Amino acid sequence: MQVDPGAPPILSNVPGSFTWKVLHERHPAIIDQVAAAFPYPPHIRAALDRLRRDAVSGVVEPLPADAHDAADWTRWSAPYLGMSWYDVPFLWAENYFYRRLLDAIGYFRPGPWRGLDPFEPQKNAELADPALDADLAGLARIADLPPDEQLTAAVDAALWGNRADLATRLSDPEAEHRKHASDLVADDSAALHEILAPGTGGTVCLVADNAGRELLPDLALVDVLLHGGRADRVELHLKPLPYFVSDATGRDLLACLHRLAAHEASAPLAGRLRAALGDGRLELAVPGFYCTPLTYAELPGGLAARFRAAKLTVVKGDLHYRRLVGDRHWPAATPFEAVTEGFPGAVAALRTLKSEVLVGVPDAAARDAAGEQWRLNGTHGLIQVRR
Ligand SMILES: O=P(O)(O)OC[C@H]1O[C@](O)(CO)[C@@H](O)[C@@H]1O
Repeated sequence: MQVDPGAPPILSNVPGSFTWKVLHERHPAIIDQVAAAFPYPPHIRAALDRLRRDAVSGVVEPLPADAHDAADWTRWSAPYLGMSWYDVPFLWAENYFYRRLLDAIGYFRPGPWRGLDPFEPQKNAELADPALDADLAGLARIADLPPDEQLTAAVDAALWGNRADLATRLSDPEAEHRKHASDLVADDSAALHEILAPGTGGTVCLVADNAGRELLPDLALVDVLLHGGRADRVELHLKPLPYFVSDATGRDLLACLHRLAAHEASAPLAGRLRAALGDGRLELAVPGFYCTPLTYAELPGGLAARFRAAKLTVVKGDLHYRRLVGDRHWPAATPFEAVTEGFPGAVAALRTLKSEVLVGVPDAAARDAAGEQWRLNGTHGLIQVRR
């Protein structure tokens, strides 16, 4: 099938649409949550008020000229300056919002608020939830399964861990409790198992998405990869900045290790992961690319080389999927292989569906007959692989 290079980018300018609501309702709610969580001084509160106004009805403006990344954002903003946030690509507008938020709270400026994760209270609350103990015990049991079942169980946990991130829960509190569909809308797990067969070694890049409930199963997956010789080395890619509310940073990784270690059942898993970090079989990376408005078609050379050197890159979550396939109105039957052709090396996507973009699902129209929520509410997932 020929890929239509002209598939239009997803925008947010249809009032009432999903993307419009993210900009118009979710972003202001995120600002309110951040403002309520910290005793910020007047100048930060004023900056947050201004951002709330801009997020609802503003136009794209340059970042402050003294921002450390002003030159990059000047380049990325050039096509959109002066345009409504709703008329620029949705992917771009969201990234711009989170960058502006960090600016508003003084994340990069010298002073007492520098480097403070605005989403830390929610992340901490999620990890402190005693209900998580049952999940940890379940993750710990994966290592006791027969070897051929371990990968299936770990991939399943890592996939569905993506279902209810903290940003989604803000506007959809039910997302956490809704049962997920037992079928996947695309399932290339046979190819995944082949690439990750025991004893095949090599490097796997695991591009993580959210902290807490998602990163914990991702760590169980790392353990399965290393323990069964499915990989000699895993690079775990995290965000360099707090972004998209629950995106996992290095600090979140440490918090997850701590949580695993504190529970009797999962303490051995924490021990194995710490050992792997200590001897270099597990390496952490925080490429700046993950906090830009760019797609994987615009990968910087260094990161592309890392992916090329790996036998497989596993990309987690909805946002990475949008960066990977391009956040466009593709016909859903467009082959995954076609839109990921330019990716350097083999790539697998583990994603629950929380936004409109979708490829590699020829029966999407039939599913749409029952309404389109399945594309948005995290109940459906996919495993797609391109070798
Ligand atoms: O955490 P994930 O799986 O990347 O999902 C985040 C998703 O939430 C949104 O920000 C809003 O729904 C999407 O645009 C984004 O793709």
